[in-house]
Amino acid sequence: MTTFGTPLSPHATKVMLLGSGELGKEVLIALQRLGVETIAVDRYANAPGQQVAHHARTITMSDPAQLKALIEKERPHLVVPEIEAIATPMLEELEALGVVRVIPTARAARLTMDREGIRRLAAETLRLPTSPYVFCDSLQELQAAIDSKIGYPCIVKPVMSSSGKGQSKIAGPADVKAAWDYAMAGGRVSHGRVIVEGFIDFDYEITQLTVRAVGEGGHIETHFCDPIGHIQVSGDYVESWQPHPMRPAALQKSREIARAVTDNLGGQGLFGVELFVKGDDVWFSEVSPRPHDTGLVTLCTQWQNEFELHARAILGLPVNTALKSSGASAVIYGGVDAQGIVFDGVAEALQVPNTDIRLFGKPESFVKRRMGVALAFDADVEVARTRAKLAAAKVRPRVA
Ligand SMILES: Nc1ncnc2c1ncn2[C@@H]1O[C@H](COP(=O)(O)OP(=O)(O)OP(=O)(O)O)[C@@H](O)[C@H]1O
Ligand SMILES: NCC(=O)N[C@@H]1O[C@H](COP(=O)([O-])[O-])[C@@H](O)[C@H]1O
Ligand SMILES: [Mg+2]
Repeated sequence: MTTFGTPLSPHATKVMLLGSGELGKEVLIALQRLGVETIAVDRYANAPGQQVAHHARTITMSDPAQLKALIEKERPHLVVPEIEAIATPMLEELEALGVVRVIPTARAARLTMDREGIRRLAAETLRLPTSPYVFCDSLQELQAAIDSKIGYPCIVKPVMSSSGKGQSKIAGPADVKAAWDYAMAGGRVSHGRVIVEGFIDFDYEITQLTVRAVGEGGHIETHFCDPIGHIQVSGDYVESWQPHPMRPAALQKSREIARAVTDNLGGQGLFGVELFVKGDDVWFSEVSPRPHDTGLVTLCTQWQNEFELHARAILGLPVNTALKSSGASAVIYGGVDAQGIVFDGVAEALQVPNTDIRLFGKPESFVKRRMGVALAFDADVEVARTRAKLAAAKVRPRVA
């Protein structure tokens, strides 16, 4: 796209986000700054991104008929998936008919919505190193896979889930049934299928943000951000920092893997490639064809944060992945199950030097729902980590 219209006029450049949580909200803000007309779609009303977009629509995005009707009515130039649970075969159909362009491509959205699609592509087609894995449709199949191939410890996840929902670690035979039951209860769409993965005893894990953007001469170029280190608890990110120091060989392997996966998925946009590292060995874990939660740290570490990079890349604009400062992020969980909660301690949090916060504005809090994030920058990444955690701890959500 080289010509941009005026929002809310007949010549507007229109972008629709499918999913409008905290990550989409920042993409929408970045798009608005470029004068794009935005449509924020989610499964519930008043989602974070819906609060800042020009238009808000609430539908069941996994229902192909509802999705088709909305896209045909709104006719956006671009459709940008922001979560996995979308009727992606319908997106493929509409893309093939030329009705809409899907970011990065409808095929990429389909392959990554389901752990099976992306894992088979990475391990079997691209031959990238991954944990050993088996897909199972019953408790019996799960037990057989562990006994014959995977062993203990291992990790079970629903094939369709994210942020660790339904995921658990199995230490020994006594845990197998509980892990199966937890996966059945925790998947985003009840599917009855899980992946069991051998446990990788990594030294650390990173997200390699990778951008496919149009360069000079109109060719797609691949750009890498500095590696983001992170800590996950129960499969959900609680802390991230950038840059994460890496040995040159491990960094090079990480980028080769990231390039191989993103080249295959194609299209334009930013990807979050998740990798496990031990010494100089690197394993591919999974990839989001969109901004990544651990990349929230880039709100305070890059000249163009991951949301701006995504917005620019999808619109065909040049990108700059340079680091501005090292920094860190720490998650603020809801801590309570309630609607319309309030947050105490915001001013105290911001007394911590060089910090900032984002409160996402989700209408309903759950104990383990991510409701905000604290950010800190410092030349010393360890100082930034300590300050981000301190600021996050000072924000105290409670029932109104
Ligand atoms: N095979 C494995 N070995 C060791 N640790 C693992 C393995 N698989 C997952 N983990 C741990 O669990 C975390 C979450 O796993 P994964 O990324 O597959 O879940 P997810 O639900 O897709 O999370 P998200 O949506 O936040 O990316 C990983 O970042 C890692 O810390
Ligand atoms: N790991 C994926 C991820 O972080 N996705 C982000 O969480 C939102 C859903 O939050 P919710 O579950 O609180 O509604 C999604 O909309 C996206 O912004
Ligand atoms: Mg992950």
